[in-house]
Amino acid sequence: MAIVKNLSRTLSQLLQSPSCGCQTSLVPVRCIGVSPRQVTSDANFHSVSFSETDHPRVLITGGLGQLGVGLAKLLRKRFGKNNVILSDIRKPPDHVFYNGPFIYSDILDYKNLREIVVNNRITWLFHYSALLSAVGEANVPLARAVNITGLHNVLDIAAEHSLRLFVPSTIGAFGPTSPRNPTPDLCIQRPRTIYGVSKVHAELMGEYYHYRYGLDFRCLRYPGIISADSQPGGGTTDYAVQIFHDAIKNGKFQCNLKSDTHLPMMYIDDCLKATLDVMEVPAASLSMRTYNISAMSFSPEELVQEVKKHIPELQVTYNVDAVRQAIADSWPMNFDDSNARRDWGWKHDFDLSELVTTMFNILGSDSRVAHIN
Ligand SMILES: NC(=O)c1ccc[n+]([C@@H]2O[C@H](COP(=O)([O-])OP(=O)(O)OC[C@H]3O[C@@H](n4cnc5c(N)ncnc54)[C@H](O)[C@@H]3O)[C@@H](O)[C@H]2O)c1
Ligand SMILES: C[C@@H](O)[C@H](N)C(=O)O
Repeated sequence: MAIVKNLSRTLSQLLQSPSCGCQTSLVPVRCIGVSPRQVTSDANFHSVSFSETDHPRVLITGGLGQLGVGLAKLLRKRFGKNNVILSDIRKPPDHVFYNGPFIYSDILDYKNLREIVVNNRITWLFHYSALLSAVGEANVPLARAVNITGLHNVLDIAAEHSLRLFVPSTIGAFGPTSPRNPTPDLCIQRPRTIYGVSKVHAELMGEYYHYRYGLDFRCLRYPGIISADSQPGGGTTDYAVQIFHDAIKNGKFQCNLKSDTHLPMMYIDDCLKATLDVMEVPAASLSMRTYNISAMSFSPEELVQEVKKHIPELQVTYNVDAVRQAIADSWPMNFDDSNARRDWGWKHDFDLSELVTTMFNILGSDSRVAHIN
């Protein structure tokens, strides 16, 4: 009975206090003990307070997708190879497996994830596992499980073990009733995909855990990311990655969006730089916990023009996919990222022409010539 009274007194004090991180950090989650899977003694034993002079111990979930391998490379350069663990449910290719620690981790397996965090004394977690927009619509139950239930596991473990947690959100967290040109950080968010709904949920849950339990949650809304690291993973913006592979392979590209569909896009190096920057910035500089970041906006026809500067013989046809087109038509055309630029100095380096040149440099224009001839 006394415990219940204490708990309700703590709760009412908490709910009356202003909603800023500094107030709630005085009442960390392990003291109030109401996190669903909290085991007090365990949490005290394993809680790691990250000292700024130490390197963080990093875990990346869903690390074998388009973005995770590049992130691991960047973080290993900065924090040391063995301080960054990549994880996924898929088998890693040789070049990933032999390049640093890799571990199997299914984010739906709460106990396994917790064991990995505890045994490896993880202090920072980058949560990349997800089903993207187009594949999410093709399998809503799986997308709901991975993107929502998986996130709950990650949030609880991060709160229990005092991790700094990064969760990427997306332009897909906005919908047809959001302002589209430009889209500010704070506005109506009524997405019409399970992917978008799950990402709004992630933003809100992360911010709630921050204010409620003092979780150091940090989130960036990424535009469509263009990367040469791996094959596209089922997103609506993936045409802008596929075009490079197809142009190099056979000089032909079939686009699944209308030629004039404008979407915010970014080269992967800018995306990863922003991700590391926002994780390193002192908490006092963050006036918000979820920020838009932006670099450029282009349509398929604008990208094709730029690609043709490198492969003039490229043949392009349009075969619009109704699901992807409806998604794209409900997303921002331009992103307003002025808060990120003001608060922590975000600045992109790559524009469209640099992005295209860099993609061809990496994917190799020589193999293109060999193929076409
Ligand atoms: N790529 C983009 O353009 C883009 C844009 C905005 C936001 N994001 C976000 O960035 C993150 C990474 O994106 P990406 O493009 O690398 O995605 P991706 O689809 O290429 O990779 C996602 C990874 O998650 C893994 N995964 C699926 N189910 C899992 C489970 N149960 N447990 C563990 N891992 C699981 C998959 O095996 C895959 O390797 C995602 O959260 C995505 O929403 C990406
Ligand atoms: C935009 C982003 O979240 C992802 N590339 C998708 O299209 O689903």
